[in-house]
Amino acid sequence: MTTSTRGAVKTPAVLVLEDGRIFRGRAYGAVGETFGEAVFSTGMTGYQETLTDPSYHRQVVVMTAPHVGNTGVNDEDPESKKIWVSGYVVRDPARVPSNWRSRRSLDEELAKQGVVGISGIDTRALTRHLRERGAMRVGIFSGEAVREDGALLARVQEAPQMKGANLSAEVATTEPYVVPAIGEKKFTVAAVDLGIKGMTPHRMAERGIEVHVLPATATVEDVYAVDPDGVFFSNGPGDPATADHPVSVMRGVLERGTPLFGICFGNQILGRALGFGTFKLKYGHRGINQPVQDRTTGKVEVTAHNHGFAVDAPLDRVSETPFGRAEVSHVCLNDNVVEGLRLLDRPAFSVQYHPEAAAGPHDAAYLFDRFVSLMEGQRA
Ligand SMILES: NC(=O)CC[C@H](N)C(=O)O
Repeated sequence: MTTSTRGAVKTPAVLVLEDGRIFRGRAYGAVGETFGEAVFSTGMTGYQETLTDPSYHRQVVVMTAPHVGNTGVNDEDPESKKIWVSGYVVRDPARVPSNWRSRRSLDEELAKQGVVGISGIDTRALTRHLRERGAMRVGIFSGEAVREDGALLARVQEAPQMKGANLSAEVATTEPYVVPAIGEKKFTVAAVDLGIKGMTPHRMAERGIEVHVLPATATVEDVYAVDPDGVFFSNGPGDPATADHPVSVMRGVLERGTPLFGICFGNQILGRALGFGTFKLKYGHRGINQPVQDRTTGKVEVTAHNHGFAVDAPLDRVSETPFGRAEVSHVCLNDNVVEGLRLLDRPAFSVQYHPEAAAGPHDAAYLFDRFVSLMEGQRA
């Protein structure tokens, strides 16, 4: 991820996919070179939240929305302290950002944070390619880096794969911290940070929860040292098949029967803790308008997604697990991918998508209320 100065408008850039397909455009953000897994996001809005979601670590995000950066960059919307995407691909960047909250342009912000991007390429063609061939490794090269043209493909093919990547420790907090309850404090939650987004503890704080955010390396003892009413496992980057430590911590929580909630990576960890497998999706779900059905109520909600892996659990029956009966509670109506799990004999559930909705619709906010109900139920 080398960087130099801000990309001048006409600096040439090239995007090289691991299967040899090439797109030529202009530097956007920092000039230099970068590698990652090429994935596409269909969100029309919310680019700041996307860029700062730690789950995008080591991914090069292609925006299907043709105009990006129109509302500039503000100081309120980031979901973490920095931009995590390893590269950014847009069709047509805003020439003049305009919004009352905007402090600077997206181009400037990407450059300031050393994020190499490319603009002026046919993002529809690139998205169709990824949809047909699957997510794959990619490199973006601009400025001096373009010159070694012939050698670029080999370098992309040497970059690390997302499958098998263990990344939570690279993005999670190293020190515990507390997000105080807003208003009266009703509950304490231990939240294991595997790459948490800022909105998640905020959604809990709004419901009177004091959230103790713990590093990804937290042990069962660390979790119980905060005397939690509930335990939460966050979203995060990488392959859930590598997340052995959080899986064992979650098993410790399930054994004790403490109310448990997981989001995204947290759902995959619950899947594994119950004995289900996980697998890599062809191109994943990323965007803010994915239809999901809550099978307990039959209702369909429009939801925010960012996942490249999924849980392999049966949709048509209740499963017997070491922690009692479990079922698939939510399913994606586009492709029948498992989007949620629920235990029937213990107070534990999780979803594969993003009820904290940053960015995205608020249809799934009720899941935070379900977590609160589980904690209330445990007290009664
Ligand atoms: N947002 C997330 O938590 C993503 C989980 C996991 N890294 C995946 O891609 O499926």
